[in-house]
Amino acid sequence: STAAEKKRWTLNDFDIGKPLGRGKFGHVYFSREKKSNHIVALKVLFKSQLKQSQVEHQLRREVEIQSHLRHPNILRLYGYFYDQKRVYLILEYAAKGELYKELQKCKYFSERRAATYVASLARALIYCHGKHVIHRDIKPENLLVGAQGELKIADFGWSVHTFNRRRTMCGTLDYLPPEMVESVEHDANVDIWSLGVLCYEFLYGVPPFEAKEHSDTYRRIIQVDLKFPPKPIVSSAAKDLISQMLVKDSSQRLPLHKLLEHPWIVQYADPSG
Ligand SMILES: O=C(O)Cn1ncc2ncnc(NCCc3cnc(NC(=O)Nc4cccc(Cl)c4)s3)c21
Repeated sequence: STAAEKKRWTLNDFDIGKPLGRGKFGHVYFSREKKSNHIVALKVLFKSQLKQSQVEHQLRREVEIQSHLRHPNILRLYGYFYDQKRVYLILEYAAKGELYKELQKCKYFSERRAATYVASLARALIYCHGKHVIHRDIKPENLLVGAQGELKIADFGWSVHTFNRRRTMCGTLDYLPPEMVESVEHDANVDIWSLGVLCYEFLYGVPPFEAKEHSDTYRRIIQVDLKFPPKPIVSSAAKDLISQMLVKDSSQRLPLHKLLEHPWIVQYADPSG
């Protein structure tokens, strides 16, 4: 690990700039480390809220997991520090912000853009799974965009080392695969399901199992009630890929390395990523 991990940081080491966003547990600020002039995003979390929501162990696990991850499509967590009331996460700054805002703005993405994002995410997940880390919370809200338009997976607050698989329910319903909705044992294949849900949402602008009531979303997920709307027009190659990822039996889902060889990815994804 680099010097950044070892140093004892304090708030005085940073110039704090504009707020970038408001999360449930606190705000994120555009910031600059004074000595190096390095731009970072500083996430400020209130200890009181962490304690109240009993997520301290999750936060510790995230910092531990993230300190070992180095990948162009994974947002870096350089380090953390705390004071009396707050915990501060020192994060890589993603200059183009949150992907879901971009998705809301243009409703849905072109096949080229969707395939390029899906390929980047698959490479990042292959890297994570290679280190026995599953993210478990892949959704547009946890995806950020770097200065060159590259995708960054953020917020490993729900990730785990697969040695100690958890049964805790986590994240929004839309992205949960059947085995997590039925809260049975789950493995790295949960991220393949979520990537399939994400690919569908990139192309259609809505997640595949969306429903008014939670109970309806549950049922649609467990039954894999997958339908492709007539509009927008989407290639059959894309539908084929999504259908191979949204499979109830997690062992039958298309493995991530096979995804990178799928005709839709080969045809549409930008090799630059
Ligand atoms: O600020 C925005 O809304 C958008 N934005 N725009 C640009 C930008 N550049 C970098 N980061 C941003 N946001 C922070 C992304 C995160 C990364 N890692 C996290 N981890 C976490 O929150 N963990 C955590 C919290 C509370 C409890 C527990 Cl258990 C775990 S949040 C940015």
